[in-house]
Amino acid sequence: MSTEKEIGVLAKELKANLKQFPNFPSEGILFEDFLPIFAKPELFQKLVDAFKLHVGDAKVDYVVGLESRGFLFGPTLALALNAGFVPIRKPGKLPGPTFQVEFQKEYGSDKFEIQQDTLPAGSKILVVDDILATGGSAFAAGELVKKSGAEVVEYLFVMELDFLKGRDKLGAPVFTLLSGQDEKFKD
Ligand SMILES: O=P(O)(O)OC[C@H]1O[C@H](OP(=O)(O)OP(=O)(O)O)[C@H](O)[C@@H]1O
Ligand SMILES: Nc1ncnc2[nH]cnc12
Ligand SMILES: [Mg+2]
Repeated sequence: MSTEKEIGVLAKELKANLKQFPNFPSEGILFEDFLPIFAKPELFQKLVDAFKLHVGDAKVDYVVGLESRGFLFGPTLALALNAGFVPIRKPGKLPGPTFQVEFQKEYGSDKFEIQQDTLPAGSKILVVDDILATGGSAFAAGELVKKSGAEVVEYLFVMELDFLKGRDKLGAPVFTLLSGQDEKFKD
């Protein structure tokens, strides 16, 4: 079986385990909940296996995960890839000197921080998160990686809200494991 087919088989099973919540956290949002994947070890393993298959032999020094939901699988994927894990957190959570970037999201604005001197200059980074919506969070993460002097080789997401065209904001390749919402939710 080709790698793409193998990933496709894993993705189909994972997709069947997502849950949708209309109008959460606010009116007009169809919330995609991927937490059921983590409740079953065999599904969590498949999630990590699928991303690992996609990454293949690419050189990766660090997986950078976005608080909060990028923390649910980022460290596990990093370990599977024999890479380090570095968190990007909401403001005021990380000790020592940090870089900070403000950004807009699908529902509101926010800030992200990374600790300075954690990503060596020139290191190869995978940025991971659960969902690519407007791309505001991922774009900010890319800016923080850049400020650190490192390089985003790829952005990895579990799902994408295609209609928001977040991937157009990002200056590196984007991989989404599961197909997402291709049009805006209407009741
Ligand atoms: O592409 P964007 O428009 O930036 O939106 C995507 C982000 O929004 C959600 O995070 P959120 O900060 O809402 O919550 P979390 O702390 O549960 O991850 C989601 O987990 C992504 O990180
Ligand atoms: N529709 C959505 N579902 C889950 N998480 C999200 N983050 C931003 N938009 C989202
Ligand atoms: Mg998030």
